[in-house]
Amino acid sequence: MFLPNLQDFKRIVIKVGSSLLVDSKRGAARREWLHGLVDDLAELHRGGADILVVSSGAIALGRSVLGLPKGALKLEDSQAAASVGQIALSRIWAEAFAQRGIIAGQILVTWQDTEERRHYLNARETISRLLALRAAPVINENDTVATAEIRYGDNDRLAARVATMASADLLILLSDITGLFDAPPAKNPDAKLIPMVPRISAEIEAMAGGAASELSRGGMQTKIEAGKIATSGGAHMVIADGRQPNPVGRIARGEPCTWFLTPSTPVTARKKWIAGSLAPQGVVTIDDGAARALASGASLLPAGVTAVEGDFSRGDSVIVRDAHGGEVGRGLVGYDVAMAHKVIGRNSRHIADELGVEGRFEMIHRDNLVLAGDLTE
Ligand SMILES: Nc1ncnc2c1ncn2[C@@H]1O[C@H](COP(=O)(O)OP(=O)(O)O)[C@@H](O)[C@H]1O
Ligand SMILES: N[C@@H](CCC(=O)OP(=O)(O)O)C(=O)O
Repeated sequence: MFLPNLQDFKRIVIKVGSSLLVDSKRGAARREWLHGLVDDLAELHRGGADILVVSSGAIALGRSVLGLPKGALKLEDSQAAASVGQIALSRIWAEAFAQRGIIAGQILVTWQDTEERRHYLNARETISRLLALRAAPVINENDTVATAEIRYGDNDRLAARVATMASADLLILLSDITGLFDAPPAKNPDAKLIPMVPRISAEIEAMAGGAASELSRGGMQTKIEAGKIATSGGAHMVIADGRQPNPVGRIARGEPCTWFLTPSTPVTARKKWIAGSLAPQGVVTIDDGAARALASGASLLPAGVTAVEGDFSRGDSVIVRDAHGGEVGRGLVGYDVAMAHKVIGRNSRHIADELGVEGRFEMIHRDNLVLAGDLTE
């Protein structure tokens, strides 16, 4: 049986579905259960792993507080419910983590924050800073401002995007079901659990149905979509039954669940994405000192840049060339072209004085840079 050691993962995203967090009869959060889960997460955190939670439940909690009717909600009602429910949700998580000595930080994201590159860089940097400070980000979709056309709606795909954005190596989807069955189990009592999916094929996709619980959004279909995003981004994914106490401990002990395997690692997947999937929008030329610094693993600072060309925005992909025109690598640029022209050749102190702010001044952060030859090593 495939049983990876959870202690081997360095950065883990745990998605908690609405149907788990909220007791549909009472319309209230299952606090005791959540504390058991946070015990598991605190243990992984003590072992050195970074922990990120993607928590659903704002709408389900808020709708009962506001006394909204059962069934599908109008957009403005779900926005109002999310607004009320999110306050309670973040408080429950923050308290549970604090009792175990971990600081939680709330991040509410919209679809644009994960899909548009300029926003993506901001969200990624905030997550990375929180993790460096050993805090646990608790993330949800910002449903109060998300509109019907451009939103995730379900949190499975959001959690997968968070996992790739944060370069996580494991995504755990806790749900109200043991894992993926070969047919929707609500209608097929003989359906069998699939313990491992080495690759998401059309046959696997055809097994997934929608949600059976009225609190949930995606069902198994969005979990399979999440699996595609996570595994192509270098993270393994596991769908497991969260209904029992200490659900992550149960995965570690090898209780039945479904593993989706990635052929890659987060670093390789990200490098491929930067180097291969994005069309470069400009060229950044650097001096010899900067070329040496990049080769030894540093970020590219504006001081080592001699020229910029093209019409790029912050977050776009650019080609980095040395003084002789050779391609050094590619990366996601930290400035719009107009600002890049102003800061090139300057050291960070000058930039801070000129802009009047302390902050992130890299032209290209090393996490967003792929050197020529990196992918063939
Ligand atoms: N092939 C399948 N295997 C397992 N569950 C399935 C399948 N097809 C549909 N489902 C449904 O998906 C549900 C889990 O998704 P969902 O209700 O969205 O939960 P969550 O709120 O945890 O995201 C299960 O309870 C089940 O009814
Ligand atoms: N962002 C929404 C979550 C939507 C939702 O229920 O998603 P899911 O748990 O994937 O079925 C909320 O907090 O209510």
